Amino acid sequence: MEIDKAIRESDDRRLKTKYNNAIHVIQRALALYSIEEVTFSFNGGKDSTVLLNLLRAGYFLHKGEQSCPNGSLTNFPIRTIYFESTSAFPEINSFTYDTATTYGLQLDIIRSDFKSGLEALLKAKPIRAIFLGVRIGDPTAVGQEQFSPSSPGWPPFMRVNPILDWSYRDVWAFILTCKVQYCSLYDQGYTSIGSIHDTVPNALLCISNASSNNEKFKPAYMLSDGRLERAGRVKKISPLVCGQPVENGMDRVDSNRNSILTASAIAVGDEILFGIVEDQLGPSLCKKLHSIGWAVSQTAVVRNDIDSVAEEVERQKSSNDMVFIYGGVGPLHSDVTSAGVAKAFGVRLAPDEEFEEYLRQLIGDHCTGDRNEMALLPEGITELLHHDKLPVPLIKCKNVIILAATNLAELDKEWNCLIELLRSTGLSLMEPYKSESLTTDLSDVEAAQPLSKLCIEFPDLHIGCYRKSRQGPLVISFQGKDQARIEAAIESLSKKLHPGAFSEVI
Ligand SMILES: Cc1cc2nc3c(=O)[nH]c(=O)nc-3n(C[C@H](O)[C@H](O)[C@H](O)COP(=O)(O)O)c2cc1C
Ligand SMILES: Nc1ncnc2c1ncn2[C@@H]1O[C@H](COP(=O)(O)OP(=O)(O)OP(=O)(O)O)[C@@H](O)[C@H]1O
Ligand SMILES: [Mg+2]
Repeated sequence: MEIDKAIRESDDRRLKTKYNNAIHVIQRALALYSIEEVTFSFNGGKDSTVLLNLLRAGYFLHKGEQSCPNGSLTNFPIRTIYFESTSAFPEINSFTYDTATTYGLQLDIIRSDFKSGLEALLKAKPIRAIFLGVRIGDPTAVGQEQFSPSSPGWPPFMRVNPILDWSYRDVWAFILTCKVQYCSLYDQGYTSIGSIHDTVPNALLCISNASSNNEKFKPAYMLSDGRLERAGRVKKISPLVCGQPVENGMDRVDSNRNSILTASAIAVGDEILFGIVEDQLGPSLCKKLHSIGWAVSQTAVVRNDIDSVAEEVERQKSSNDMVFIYGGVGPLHSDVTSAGVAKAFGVRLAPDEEFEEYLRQLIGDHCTGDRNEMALLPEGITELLHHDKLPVPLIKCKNVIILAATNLAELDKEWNCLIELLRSTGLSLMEPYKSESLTTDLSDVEAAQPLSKLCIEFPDLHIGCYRKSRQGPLVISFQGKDQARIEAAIESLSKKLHPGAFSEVI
């Protein structure tokens, strides 16, 4: 069988893994359901073209060579459905019809919407499972597995997604390796095809031609960065850097310029708890947050353990506008931060094609395509915050930001990028906190009463006291957003006690 042969002869290890996994899913489905009970949802797009050829190979391998003399498969026995729409590209329509002829597909054309079309189909035929070319990263893939029952409200059937974990690169590697025919639109710069109303060629493939007005495009397989597959789809643009608007956190900053926003920081690290290393990022993060006017409600250190991370994140995300978490980020056994964040939000970890592409550009092409080697991030809640100065984007899951920094220099860099990203969205940051400190040789007993009165007089300030040693001077610190109020508080305290009782800490 030509597809199976082409893959076996290829030396692309990753493609072989992806192929074998997809064939396994197809074979399990063909073992579970009879051929009359399955159908293939084909629309002429690249993903469904890949799936068609995988199904041809999978059916061939399932049946064994006896039923397909000469190793060829002329008639494809899996019923195929196509939802034809008046807004489909004519090239898509003709490719779909031509492909049906080439491969002997029994094509059922459905001209109603997906749901009612499927309802009618399931009434008329004994169909129990439908093969789809859905891939993770497709907006509709969230929450889906390779076998996913149809959603509530939809007629009951099993959605079978053999190429769920394939990336854009994998799709083209398969098409080119197996020399499969595909719709001509992909040679004209289209990289993902919806309807004529929402799809244009991908501008990233445009070959600029200054001498004429004729725009030309490179073929879809030339798009080296699979993250940009949908750049040719007309998008509903969110005004924020953060993609989907969230109800809390930095998105609210502007309207809350004078209100208090709180953040917390979680360090993940057994070595901090063992006392082997000292957490330096927490204190630095606190200073940085105060410098943009955020109050820090808590810092915590947790073990490298999914449940410990999840419990802490769950607690802090609901009581803070933003939570910063660092440590435990990467592919090692102890790197559980993403899994903990996913658990705190009740979602699973799923391969993130966009993040994988960043990692690939960073570490090269060495991954074999096994699921566990892919960049796994909390599904459906992750936004990647890109900045040119960062090799990989910052990860934001609702109001939790996962920092990859492992030292102060890296934290400075990530922080500066984060602030720039926020500024570029037109959001101003909060009024920063100002801080003044005094020292006094007064005893605690002498200082206690005037300080209590001062706190009542200046409820808008944070007035704190600490000692560096029992015998040494008492340090009194003032934090607030209004410098004049801090100065008024210092003056008021001086009046309450004899002049010269205090000296300012510079
Ligand atoms: C065969 C088939 C089965 C589908 N099953 C479901 C389903 O179970 N649940 C669901 O929400 N959408 C289902 N859909 C709809 C798709 O998830 C998705 O909404 C559609 O492909 C997006 O097309 P659009 O971009 O034109 O809206 C199904 C679509 C097809 C073709
Ligand atoms: N009109 C349709 N008729 C039949 N199946 C469809 C239709 N639209 C979508 N599907 C199914 O949903 C899958 C996902 O659609 P999607 O648009 O993401 O992929 P594609 O069309 O195959 O490729 P591309 O991403 O390049 O458009 C398809 O592979 C196909 O199985
Ligand atoms: Mg499509």
